[in-house]
Amino acid sequence: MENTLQLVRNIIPPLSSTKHKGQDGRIGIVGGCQEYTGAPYFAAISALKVGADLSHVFCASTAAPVIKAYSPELIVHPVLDSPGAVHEVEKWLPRLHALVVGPGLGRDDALLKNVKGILEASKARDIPVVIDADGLWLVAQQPALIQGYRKAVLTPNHMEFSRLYDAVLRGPVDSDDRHGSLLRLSQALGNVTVVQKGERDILSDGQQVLVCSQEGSSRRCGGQGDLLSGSLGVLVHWALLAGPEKTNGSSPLLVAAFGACSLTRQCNHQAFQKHGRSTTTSDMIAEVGTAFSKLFET
Ligand SMILES: NC(=O)C1=CN([C@@H]2O[C@H](COP(=O)(O)OP(=O)(O)OC[C@H]3O[C@@H](n4cnc5c(N)ncnc54)[C@H](O)[C@@H]3O)[C@@H](O)[C@H]2O)[C@@H](O)CC1
Ligand SMILES: Nc1ncnc2c1ncn2[C@@H]1O[C@H](COP(=O)(O)OP(=O)(O)OP(=O)(O)O)[C@@H](O)[C@H]1O
Ligand SMILES: [Mg+2]
Repeated sequence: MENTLQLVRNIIPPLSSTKHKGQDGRIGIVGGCQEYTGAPYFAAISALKVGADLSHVFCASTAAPVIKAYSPELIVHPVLDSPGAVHEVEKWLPRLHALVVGPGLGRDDALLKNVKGILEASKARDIPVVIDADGLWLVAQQPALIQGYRKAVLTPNHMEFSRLYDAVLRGPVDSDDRHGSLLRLSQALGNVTVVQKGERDILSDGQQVLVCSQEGSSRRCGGQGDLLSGSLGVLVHWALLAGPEKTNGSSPLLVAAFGACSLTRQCNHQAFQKHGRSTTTSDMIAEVGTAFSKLFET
């Protein structure tokens, strides 16, 4: 654990007075619909709290005013349900370092069709993508969308992992062999990085398997996965910028994922110390700064 945490420390860019706004990360979140406005907010604000300079949310039009009202820090584009959605997002892609696709996206067919186009446009530009929540629902329907794309990281929870595994490997997960199941899924997807969240998070790029058992808590409020995927958007950008020489031969994406898992669990731990059973994801987000310092700036 400690060795991998050191690799995470190696990819974190130094704060410097000579940098301009945007250099430490411009992250896009694709998600947010009529039902779910919290999830894209959690992901986008977490990206900022970890250290990105700008956080954009591309969401359905009904979700936009709600998300804007949560926070003046976010740039919110009400485009996902418009006929020109792909073009509208594509215009921004040259200015984005990473996309997080799925938090609060929902499963509406028209929206998912647009997101498919956005994913294809992102791949064409070689932009790293973190795929979470309903983005994983889309990938389970059409695994070819990310097949072999080495700049993708998937962050399934228990259910999302089973669904994906079943879709790709055409059989149920062997629950007695989590490592083997994870390796098989990553390999079948062409070595796409997969983070299986749970009591312990297990992560693989189809070659190496890492386990993150950073102490969290027994509190499982909704939104913790959104904190993870938003943080990971920034860390993926930083890791790719740093390159494999800073990660000692390990995959930069795997190191980034380990960082995001450790951070999320540490936030959960700290928030639980203060709030116990009443802990919510907002309480965890308030801990990002101190959790980050404790883990990565020691
Ligand atoms: N405030 C918000 O707006 C939130 C919105 N959310 C959104 O809600 C949508 C659906 O997400 P879900 O995560 O519910 O996805 P699913 O609809 O696939 O459901 C996952 C299910 O798996 C179950 N599960 C999780 N871990 C498990 C485990 N270890 N063992 C057994 N069952 C387990 C959960 O209880 C849940 O019922 C997504 O768009 C997501 O982003 C969530 O992110 C939560 C917060
Ligand atoms: N049993 C557990 N013990 C400790 N930590 C856990 C446990 N289950 C999940 N976590 C942690 O909680 C975080 C989110 O994982 P979870 O499985 O809740 O995601 P999710 O279902 O996608 O969340 P969300 O509600 O945001 O969609 C991860 O960092 C994971 O390590
Ligand atoms: Mg989730």
